[in-house]
Amino acid sequence: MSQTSAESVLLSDNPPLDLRLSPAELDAARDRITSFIADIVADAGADGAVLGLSGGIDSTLTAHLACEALGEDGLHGITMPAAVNDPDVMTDAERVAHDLGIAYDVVEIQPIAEEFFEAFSEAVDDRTAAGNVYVRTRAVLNYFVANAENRVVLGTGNRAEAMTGYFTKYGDQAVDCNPIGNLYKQQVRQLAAHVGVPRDLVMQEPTAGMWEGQTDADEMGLDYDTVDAILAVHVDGGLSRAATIRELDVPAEAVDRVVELSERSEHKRSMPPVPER
Ligand SMILES: Nc1ncnc2c1ncn2[C@@H]1O[C@H](COP(=O)(O)OP(=O)(O)OC[C@H]2O[C@@H]([n+]3cccc(C(=O)O)c3)[C@H](O)[C@@H]2O)[C@@H](O)[C@H]1O
Ligand SMILES: Nc1ncnc2c1ncn2[C@@H]1O[C@H](COP(=O)(O)OP(=O)(O)OP(=O)(O)O)[C@@H](O)[C@H]1O
Ligand SMILES: [Mg+2]
Repeated sequence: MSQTSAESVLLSDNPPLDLRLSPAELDAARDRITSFIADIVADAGADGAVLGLSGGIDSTLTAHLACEALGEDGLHGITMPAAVNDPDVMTDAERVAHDLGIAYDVVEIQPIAEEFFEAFSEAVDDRTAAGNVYVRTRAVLNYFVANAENRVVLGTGNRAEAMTGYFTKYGDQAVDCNPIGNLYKQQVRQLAAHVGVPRDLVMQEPTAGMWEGQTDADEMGLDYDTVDAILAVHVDGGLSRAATIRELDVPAEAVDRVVELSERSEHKRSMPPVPER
């Protein structure tokens, strides 16, 4: 796949801001992230890493880079389907493991989740609460394997998710490091194409897979190109609200929504607070 053709499909028709990296920057990011993963594993005295494989682009890119860093024997993938997951996406997850040549397991987590649902049956109708049970169950299983095989748990969080709090506290965020944590979503797609991830995986709709039909864009009320742009320019970049609206030509409500998501999720990015001594 040539890089130019991969890049040409990476953005929506008219993104508020083109955050794509240059070829040299992509190579540098790839080197930085693979060294980071190798260092984390070495510093922990671990024998490798484990990660959840969802078929989505964040875990697929992280798996590719981890494989580069650690070799195929260094990575153990776990695909953990629940009843709400699209079977085709779970097949994609297995395809990623197979193409990389890593060891992987498929663990059906619906029976595990059902035990939780039975314990608090009145909570099951809250789809976020129930979906978070799936997410946190995966974290328990990741650490089960990490403990038993002396591995670290690789997170797959990117900058857009981290800053908007679009993750489950002590769920998909319960990890030992986040190798792609400095990349906006647009750049995740771009780097994935750059390292050779098949285009159908690069371009698929992001979903947390917590309930049927869920998509990140529907739930956040914004597409990632818009979230990325507002984060880069306003929340991370420090440009004023008014200048951001002017520069990006986005509605004021979009800027306010991203700021709200970021502020409301501050507690997810810090250690649990304790009172002053
Ligand atoms: N101010 C505060 N200070 C300290 N703690 C506070 C707090 N506000 C809430 N909390 C705690 O946080 C809890 C709520 O946070 P949490 O449990 O995370 O739950 P919540 O943020 O409500 O839900 C998780 C969100 O992340 C999304 N997600 C999850 C997993 C993966 C992905 C993906 O992109 O694939 C997305 C999911 O779709 C949903 O929108 C509360 O129940 C409470 O325990
Ligand atoms: N069914 C699953 N099996 C194994 N791991 C999963 C599953 N669903 C989610 N995960 C883990 O949780 C992480 C967070 O999910 P998230 O949806 O943000 O990322 P993704 O699926 O890799 O990418 P995308 O944003 O494109 O959906 C995944 O990267 C993966 O590590
Ligand atoms: Mg996903």
